[in-house]
Amino acid sequence: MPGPILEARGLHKHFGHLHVLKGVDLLVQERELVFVIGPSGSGKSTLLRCLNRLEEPSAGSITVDGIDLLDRRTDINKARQRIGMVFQSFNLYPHMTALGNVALALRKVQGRGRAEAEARAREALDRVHLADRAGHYPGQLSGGQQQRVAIARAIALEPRVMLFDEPTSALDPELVGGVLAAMRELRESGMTMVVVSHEMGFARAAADRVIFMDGGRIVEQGPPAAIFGAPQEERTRAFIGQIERNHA
Ligand SMILES: Nc1ncnc2c1ncn2[C@@H]1O[C@H](COP(=O)(O)OP(=O)(O)OP(=O)(O)O)[C@@H](O)[C@H]1O
Repeated sequence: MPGPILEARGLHKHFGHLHVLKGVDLLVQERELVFVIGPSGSGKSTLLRCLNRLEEPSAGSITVDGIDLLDRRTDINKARQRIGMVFQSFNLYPHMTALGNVALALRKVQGRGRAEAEARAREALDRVHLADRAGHYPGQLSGGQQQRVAIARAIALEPRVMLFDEPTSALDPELVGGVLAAMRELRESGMTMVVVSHEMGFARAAADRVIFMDGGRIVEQGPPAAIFGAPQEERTRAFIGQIERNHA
């Protein structure tokens, strides 16, 4: 049985007087896909951002692949290479091709030479089925394709875990499927993933575990069938009920 690849314990985050994370424990096993749901403002994004130290947790511990992320002696830039992140906005350089964007990450972050960076970038683009778009600029790609380039940029660095923060929220509905398919394939290739998203269909179909957060705490967690089909906590029931009414 593979062990936890990511282990966060007792995470708290304050923004001034605002107490956003109130003691979150999250263990993610290797190859697991954990899907985080919860109302707006419940702390989902903040949790993800703490997990790769885009935000500094106020208290708690985080280890990724055995590395203590909060230890002052840890080289955070090196540690971050083990954690890929995909955001709602794709953040591609508009003046660089898809290949250039992915290769740049390999050159800057990993110090690879141009030829090797480009070869690896091509492989990563191929994994999201964009090998034939390598020479296109972001402006020549759809939003869904741009997001897949962003995914390629992250996986090219060979992370041990990938964090997705609402990866399809900025996309037109017809483009969502392609990005979710790329995520699904990534999951099938054995990637460990933590996903914050409103795509409940994806959660039902692809998640190993669904976590419901409210008010900065994990209220309930379990397999998708249990969380969506038979939630135990009143707050989870109310949230799931609301989503279902919205989609009715
Ligand atoms: N940098 C920041 N400075 C101050 N407050 C912040 C900051 N980032 C987040 N917050 C606050 O923390 C709370 C939780 O925000 P967060 O984005 O984590 O929630 P969320 O569950 O991801 O919500 P949503 O689904 O709307 O994205 C909110 O009240 C938000 O305003």
